[in-house]
This record gives sequence, structure tokens and C-alpha cells, in this order.
Amino acid sequence: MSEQTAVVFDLDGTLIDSVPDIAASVNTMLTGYGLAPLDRDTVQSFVGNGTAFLFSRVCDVRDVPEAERDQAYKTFMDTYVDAHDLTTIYGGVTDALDRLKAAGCVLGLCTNKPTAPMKSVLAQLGLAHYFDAMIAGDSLEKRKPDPLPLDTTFTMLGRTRQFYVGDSEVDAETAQNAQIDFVFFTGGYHKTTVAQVPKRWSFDHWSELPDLILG
Ligand SMILES: O=C(O)COP(=O)(O)O
Ligand SMILES: [Mg+2]
Repeated sequence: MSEQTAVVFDLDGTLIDSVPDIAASVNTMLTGYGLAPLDRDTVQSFVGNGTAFLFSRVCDVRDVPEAERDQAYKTFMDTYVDAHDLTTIYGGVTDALDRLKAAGCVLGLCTNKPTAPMKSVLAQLGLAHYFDAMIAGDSLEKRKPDPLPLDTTFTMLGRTRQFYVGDSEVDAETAQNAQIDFVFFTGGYHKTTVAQVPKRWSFDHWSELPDLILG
């Protein structure tokens, strides 16, 4: 059965806790403009819909003038593109990925994070080699919750039994739109209650995931 199985993962809030680095990059930009920094929870609440969304929420909250936003975005990306020092892998992730791979599953990644910071953080944390297909927030003309990125990732992997593992309402909606079974990691950046998120299964710790998938 696992020889037919593809498991695709979200990145931020699912495999890695990256908000400390995202918040640090946001705050480097804000303080450079003489604006007050934002706390972690506020920045976290903006993560999941891609960097353009996050950046425009930050600018709205701190009243960054429209005329300065293009330059401010470049300033933010200069730091964000390689930000990894404060990012950690959630406990049990690598053991779970190792088990799924050893059982014959193929693994993919489907994130709204842009390609450059995605590649950098995966390389720095030693996670890149797990994935046979990777789609980032700027890989295609549409991003999650549109089903295109997830459909494309599964097409690249070419297996018939398919699961998407993610941490957010955006991921659950994407899976619904693509008609893929959603597996919800509750330890990430969701905003509503666990019960409100449509899913096939949920798990609180990564040690639980392989048994859910492998049965
Ligand atoms: O960049 C984002 O908004 C979040 O990315 P994610 O899709 O990996 O959660
Ligand atoms: Mg996420």
C-alpha cells in the first residue's frame, strides 16, 4: 500500500517553526524605517497565505506609506531570503519522514513560502533531500488555497494514494479544493479550533503521523 502512497507537506508551521525568523526579518525592516516592531503572535497570524499577503498586513498595521512599500519589501526580502538561525524543526519530523520513506512512500512539499527562502531553509536544516517534488508560493501562477499547487505536486509524484499534511486553515481549504485527504498538525499556526478544521485525521506530535499513514 505504501508503494502507492504520496505524502505532501506544508512547510511553515508544519515541518518547521519559522515564525521567529519571519518576525525578525519583519522587525529588521520596520525598525529600519523607525517603526515599532511587531510581536511574534501578530506576525504568526499573518503567515500561511504567502509573503505578499504577510507583507501587506505588516504595512497596514504599521502604516508604512504606499510610496515606500516597494523598497520596504526589498529590505524585508534581503533578510528573509536567508533567514534560518531562529528556525527549528518540530520534534519528531525527521524520524517520521525517515519512516515514511523507508516504508516506500514518496514525499513532496507544497508551501506558500517563496522559492528562495524555501530552498535556503531546507538546505540549512538538512531537509531538502526528503522531497521528490517541491512547489513554492511563486512556482505557479496560483498559490494555496487554489488547488493548482497541490494538484501539481501530486502529479509530479505520480502515486494514487494521496495525503496532504499541513498546519493551517489555508492548507485544509487547499486539500478540500483539490479533493485530497487532509492530515492536520495541531502544533503549528492555526487560528480556529482543531474541531473547526476539516480533516481526515489530526495529530499533536510527529511521532503519531507514520502510523496514521501506514496503518
Ligand atoms: O509563506 C507563508 O505564508 C506560509 O507558508 P506555508 O504555506 O509553508 O505555511
Ligand atoms: Mg503552514
